[in-house]
Amino acid sequence: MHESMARVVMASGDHCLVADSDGSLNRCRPRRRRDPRPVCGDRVQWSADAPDGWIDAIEPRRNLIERGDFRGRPRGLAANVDRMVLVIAPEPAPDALLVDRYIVLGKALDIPLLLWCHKQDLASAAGSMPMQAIRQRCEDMAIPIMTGSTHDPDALTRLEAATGGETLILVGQSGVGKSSITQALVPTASLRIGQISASSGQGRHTTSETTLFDRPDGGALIDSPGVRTLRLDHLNPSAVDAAYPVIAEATRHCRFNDCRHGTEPDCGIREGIAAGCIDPEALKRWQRLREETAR
Ligand SMILES: Nc1nc2c(ncn2[C@@H]2O[C@H](COP(=O)(O)OP(=O)(O)OP(=O)(O)O)[C@@H](O)[C@H]2O)c(=O)[nH]1
Ligand SMILES: [Zn+2]
Repeated sequence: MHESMARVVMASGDHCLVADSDGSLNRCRPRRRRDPRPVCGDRVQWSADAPDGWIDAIEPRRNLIERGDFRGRPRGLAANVDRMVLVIAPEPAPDALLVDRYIVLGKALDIPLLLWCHKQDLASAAGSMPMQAIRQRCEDMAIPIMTGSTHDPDALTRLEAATGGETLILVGQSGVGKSSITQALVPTASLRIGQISASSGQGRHTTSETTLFDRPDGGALIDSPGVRTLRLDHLNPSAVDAAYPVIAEATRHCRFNDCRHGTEPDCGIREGIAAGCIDPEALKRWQRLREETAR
């Protein structure tokens, strides 16, 4: 039996598509029912068979991005990612909590983030309060920020240069422009989507799955569908704290270890709010994510 190495370009339910070194696609399934499910970006050993090939082994992952579904159960999204590109745009208006969820996820997995502010042609809206607040949030976290649009080739070239050779994952709300960015950075993306749909036998449905494309510069780009829920129940509260350093530090100044930051005396959080160094909206998001991860 011939066994070879390949990269998973799409995983869906019971099957996945792997790309050989020459780019050809093969539909495969895990060999045994209880085998771990491959995810987009995995490197695997597989053997050809009909109608589907078999995944024999998944190479050790450098990282695994999981997101919690609506019940909080973690679902593998992508593996072996070098950078998470968080895409926001004036439209649809950014969701600060969702942005924070991605920041927590990136920090927890130690995957560098980049904030890409898209649709700059809608310029007047680009300076809107929600956009500004998120830019500030990322600046405070030392997350690099870049701006651009699908109609600005120079900006896209800058993104390409800043991330050369890396495996990127584009994440963000539905409609912010992730697929448009993919088309711009990977000129063969449409062709590839056609091949993927044909090979998976799922027709158009496939385009709604997380998909990996090879970039012309040797890196790769993973386009993930926009999500409404990105629960973080599978992470620890300390992962949340890492994304809110000022708030986490302030809690160390509370007199009581179990301070609820309400009416307790000597509360570091209330002092931080009074001093203007804690944003009450950010505090609400921190509390919400702490609760989610504390269960
Ligand atoms: N004004 C403007 N519109 C853009 C730009 N880039 C993309 N769009 C439009 O935004 C809409 C959504 O773009 P997509 O690329 O499909 O967004 P997406 O993030 O992939 O959305 P999902 O696949 O649902 O997650 C489309 O109508 C695009 O034409 C841009 O730079 N400027
Ligand atoms: Zn307190």
